[in-house]
Amino acid sequence: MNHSLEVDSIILEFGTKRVLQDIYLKNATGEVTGILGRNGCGKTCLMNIIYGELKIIDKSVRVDGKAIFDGYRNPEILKYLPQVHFIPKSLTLKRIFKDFNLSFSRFIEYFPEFEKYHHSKLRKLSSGEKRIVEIYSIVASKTRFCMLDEPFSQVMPVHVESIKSIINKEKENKGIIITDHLYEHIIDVCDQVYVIVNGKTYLTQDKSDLVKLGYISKT
Ligand SMILES: Nc1ncnc2c1ncn2[C@@H]1O[C@H](COP(=O)(O)OP(=O)(O)OP(=O)(O)O)[C@@H](O)[C@H]1O
Repeated sequence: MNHSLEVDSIILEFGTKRVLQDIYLKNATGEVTGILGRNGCGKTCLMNIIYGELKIIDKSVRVDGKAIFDGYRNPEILKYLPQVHFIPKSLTLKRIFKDFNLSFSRFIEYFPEFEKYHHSKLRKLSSGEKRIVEIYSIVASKTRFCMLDEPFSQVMPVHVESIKSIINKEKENKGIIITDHLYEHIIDVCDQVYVIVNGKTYLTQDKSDLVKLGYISKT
């Protein structure tokens, strides 16, 4: 079954500083939606607002037209990969895959070098390796939508390509919202890309819009 996620009517202020004010974002099953924007423009805040962890008065987040307020309480609807590590390091990979109801052997098809870690605790892995386990646990587990905050940045190029393959496969069953400053990969993997400038979202048509909107200097 196909689902849609729509976000608008958001006003985010910190003191006298207005960060977000004219946001519109749409995502649906089968689509990858990218959010780009300069450092500090509000991409992470927007994801936290959609997830419901950053509480604000003015917001409208709708799944299939119905408002959701606390996405984080509904993992069957929405999952979120934050920028920081979030899985307890004391857990083994075996336990993590069990908890997320994921097949370790499918994971190994993408990342064969992780086979040796099946019974290891997460703390034994490098930071980038931990990140791969966390990315996979969010993108591949069952949910209608997932949001990924900088999944490519800490990961080596070969693994970035594997993550993009996983995203392309997983979008068959869910909608995916993603942000990362490795924008070429975002353009490559996304069906539509929004840029946030001065608190407003702009839906882009091609790379030249990223120049016009001041995110990159040349195409
Ligand atoms: N708790 C807070 N208190 C005050 N200001 C905050 C708080 N959280 C975020 N901000 C400000 O809100 C703005 C948006 O931050 P956010 O982290 O969403 O940016 P971003 O687009 O994700 O940036 P980057 O690309 O650097 O990750 C920034 O100016 C930041 O300083």
